[in-house]
Order: sequence, then C-alpha cells, then structure tokens
Amino acid sequence: MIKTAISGASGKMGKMLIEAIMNHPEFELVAALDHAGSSSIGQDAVAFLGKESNVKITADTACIKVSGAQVLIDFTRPEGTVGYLKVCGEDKIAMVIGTTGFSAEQKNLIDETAKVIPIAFAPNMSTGVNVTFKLLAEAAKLMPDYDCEIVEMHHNRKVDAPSGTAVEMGRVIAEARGQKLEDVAEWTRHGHTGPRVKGSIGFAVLRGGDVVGDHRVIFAGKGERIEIAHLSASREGYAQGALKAAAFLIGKHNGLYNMADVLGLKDN
Ligand SMILES: NC(=O)C1=CN([C@@H]2O[C@H](COP(=O)(O)OP(=O)(O)OC[C@H]3O[C@@H](n4cnc5c(N)ncnc54)[C@H](OP(=O)(O)O)[C@@H]3O)[C@@H](O)[C@H]2O)C=CC1
Ligand SMILES: O=C(O)C1=N[C@H](C(=O)O)C[C@H](O)C1
Repeated sequence: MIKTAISGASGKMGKMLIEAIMNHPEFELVAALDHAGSSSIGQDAVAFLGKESNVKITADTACIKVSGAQVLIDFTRPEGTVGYLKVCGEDKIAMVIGTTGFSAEQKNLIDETAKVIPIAFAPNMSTGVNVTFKLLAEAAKLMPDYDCEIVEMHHNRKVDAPSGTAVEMGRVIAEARGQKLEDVAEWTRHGHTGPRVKGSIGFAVLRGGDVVGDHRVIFAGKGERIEIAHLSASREGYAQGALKAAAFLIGKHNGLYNMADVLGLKDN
C-alpha cells in the first residue's frame, strides 16, 4: 500500500483525490492537510463521501512524517506548495505537485527541492492532455509558418491565468519552433493592437460556470485552420494521473519528473 498524504484536502482536487484513493486497492490515505484558516480543519477527511475514517483534516504539517506518508500530493496554491516543499524536503517525503500559477522564483524552489527528494510536477496530469502536448509539438514543427493561438476556458473559481496547461502548450509549441515562449507570447490584446506579430503565440482566457477545463490550439494558415482541442468533462483524469505519478515516485532517485516520464511518453 502506498501511504499517501493530501494537501488542499477540502478543495475540488483534494476531494477528488481522496475519493480516488478510497477506491484504489494500492493506496492508503494517511494524512489530510489544509491551511490553518480552512473551515475544514478537524473534520473527517472522508466525511464528504458520507464515510468515517481515522484521518482528520489538519494544518499541522508535522503529521505528514508522523503518519508515515511516503508521498504528499499537492493541489493547492503556490504559497501553500512552497510551505509543503520545505517540510517534505526536510522530512524526505516525495511530492506530486499539480498546483499551477508559480512565479519563476517559486519554480526555482521546486527545482532546488528536487535535488533532495523525488518530485513529479505537471500543470495537467491527464493522459489526454499529455498526449496532446506531443501532437502540438509535431503540428508546430510541420506548420512553422502558421499563426498559433491558444484558447482556454475554466470555471469561475480559477485564480490563475492563463491556465498552467495553456502556458505549457505554448512552451511546447515555441520550443518545437526553436523559440522561447517568453519571447513570442502575446498574453493579452486590447485596443489598437496593430496587425498580428508574425511568429507570435496568442493566448485567450475565458472564465465561467463550472467548466472543468477546455483547451483549444488553433494553427491558422492561408485559407485553412487546424484546431487541436482537449476537453475535460470531469476531474477524474487529473486525479488518476496524480496517483500514477505518486506510484511512479516510490523508490525513484531524487529529481524532477513530469507526466511524460510517468506515462512513458518521452522521445528516445
Ligand atoms: N495538474 C493538474 O492536473 C491540475 C491542476 N490543478 C491546479 O490545482 C490547484 C488546485 O485546484 P482546485 O482543487 O480546483 O482548487 P480549490 O480552490 O478547489 O482547492 C484548493 C485547496 O487548497 C487550499 N488552499 C488555499 N490556499 C492555501 C494555502 N496557502 N496553503 C494550503 N492550502 C491552501 C484551499 O483552501 P480554501 O478553499 O479554504 O481556499 C483548498 O482546500 C490549482 O492551482 C489548479 O490550477 C487543478 C486541476 C488539475
Ligand atoms: O484550475 C483548474 O481547474 C485547472 N487547472 C490546471 C491548469 O491551470 O492548467 C489544469 C486543468 O486545466 C484544471
């Protein structure tokens, strides 16, 4: 059994992960965390499923080690992840990080912590999105002159934009074209923008309702367009991917891994 701790236990992904663990024969929930101000502190971690367990949601990060957790799965906020990185780095506990919206400095901290523990870090843990990254790299190479635009839509509670997935799609496309995303990204357009900058990658962000996560990449050329889209109908795929990542980390050397490593999608 893989002894697993979940942070952000009362969040949308936290609950999805706890449910996935309860239904998985190889995983055991040993700790559930949330931030000190959360109204969930002290509640049974599986109460939302109408069940009872001996795991109560706590803000006390010491419980990760005390519970015997082998891995912490974190879907929270960057500032929360930073705190958990410190604890897991000190206590030598592997981490799966699904949180998005990190600054360059915070990403650097993930890189540094991966020198002392194994970390799987990905803005999207679904198989479909990670296969889509590969399709996008191929499309970008085959259509170097096509205008590329990335459109994403998410629910009205999402706090970071563009989504981590959309940014990663942009990075994959830019790198396939031998560019750096920061050099070619058009993050927003408003007012008299002038004509489209050749070679740029444009982003459009939509927010509304309970949309789980839609990503559409458009390659537009003369008289034609190719669109590659991924649509999530539930969070199940993200949770199952995170459990695959957690299982992958057990026994792995320190280092930073992504879902291509976990799913065996790396080019040889
Ligand atoms: N990699 C992937 O496949 C996916 C990534 N994500 C990312 O995961 C993250 C969480 O998404 P989601 O579950 O939808 O978000 P939610 O807001 O539903 O859940 C986040 C959880 O983290 C808690 N939290 C907030 N601030 C902190 C903090 N400083 N320290 C610790 N915990 C904190 C929240 O508490 P409270 O509710 O009290 O604020 C809540 O319990 C986002 O960054 C999202 O983009 C989401 C889906 C898939
Ligand atoms: O916040 C979300 O909901 C999601 N966040 C991730 C992202 O920013 O890419 C993954 C997915 O799109 C859902």
